[in-house]
Amino acid sequence: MTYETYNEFRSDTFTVPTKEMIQSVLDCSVGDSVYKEDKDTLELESYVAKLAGKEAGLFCCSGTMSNQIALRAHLYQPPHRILCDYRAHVYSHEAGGLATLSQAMVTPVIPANGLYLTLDDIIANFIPDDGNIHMAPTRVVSLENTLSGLVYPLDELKRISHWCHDNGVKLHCDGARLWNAAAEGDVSVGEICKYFDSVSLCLSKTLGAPIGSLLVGDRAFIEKANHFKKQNGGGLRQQGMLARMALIAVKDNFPKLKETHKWAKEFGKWCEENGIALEVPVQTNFVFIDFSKVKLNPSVWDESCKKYNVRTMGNRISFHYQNTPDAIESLKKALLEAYKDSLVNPYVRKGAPSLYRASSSGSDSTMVEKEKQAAKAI
Ligand SMILES: Cc1ncc(COP(=O)(O)O)c(C=O)c1O
Ligand SMILES: C[C@H](O)[C@H](N)C(=O)O
Repeated sequence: MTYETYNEFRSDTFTVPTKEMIQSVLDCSVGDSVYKEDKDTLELESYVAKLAGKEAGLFCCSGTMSNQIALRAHLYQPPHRILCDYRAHVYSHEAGGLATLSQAMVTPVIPANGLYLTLDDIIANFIPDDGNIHMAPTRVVSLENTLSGLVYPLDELKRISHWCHDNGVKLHCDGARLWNAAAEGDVSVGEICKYFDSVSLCLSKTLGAPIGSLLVGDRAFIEKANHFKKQNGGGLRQQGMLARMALIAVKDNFPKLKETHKWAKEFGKWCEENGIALEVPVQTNFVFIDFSKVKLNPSVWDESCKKYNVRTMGNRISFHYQNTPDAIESLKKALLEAYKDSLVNPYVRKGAPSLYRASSSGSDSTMVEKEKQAAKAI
């Protein structure tokens, strides 16, 4: 059964493996990866670690696993704390893993510039280990690149990295879409990763592998992270088939990312030309509609998406290499129709701002119902 992704704008997590990836499985290696005996896995880990300029890599079944075991491996005995952006996936969308696996306090920081954390933001929210027994000291800073599709400025990464390392603080990067940052910035993956002690690189999103993420760092760190990976059920056995497909995704699809950024930027420009306000500038594959200004009714947005046969989720429009120009034109029609309705019937959202909350066609329509019920309840 084929699953159409040409009209999929909910997330780049919906990208599907190509026929070539699936056929490559016929020749994949086999071996128990828990004992590091699968050649394709070892090749993938070494290839990506080399790209990142790190000593070692670890194939993980998901970005959540990769992030959470990385942050745990940087920490020792509580009380301890992780500082991150208030929108960070490790804090907002990983089911509270920082509290359970790491027993960590979190300082979620709103960037003063509204775009990305600067060193000044970090210093202003940093809790030193100065013996004050009221506090949980900050041990790790976790950044995300890209975050909301925004590319982290390298000069800021450099400042943050130097300060963290001068102050004994570890620096992790949730690089689920670091590939997009590298492609957009015309820099190597290694040029970005060199500022971090660890980086989680997703393979199953913008690159289109079916499953997995690659955690990179120095060898001792990766060994420790592997320990936490096994502890949490991530010790996959015959994973060569997954590694083989992921390696194809890295090699074949990384070069395609800049084209998806072009589509997203053109779509963002079209939005602004039609009066549809955006939350942040469009720099890579995401367009965030500003729902505080664009008062789309979730049901109307959902209906117009169904009418034009496109799938969206909340206020984020996600582009990926499997989209088509026709589908993007249909997306414009769906959005324009819903936007025109909102000018006459503005929808006032209540409650916490919803990051990626579904209000779209297809399997997400139940989420629309939940959103409507929640709005009534407030
Ligand atoms: C920025 C970011 N980090 C981490 C993840 C977690 O990846 P996964 O869904 O594979 O657990 C995601 C999810 O797509 C993400 O968007
Ligand atoms: C939020 C969700 O977990 C996924 N990371 C996405 O970007 O769609």
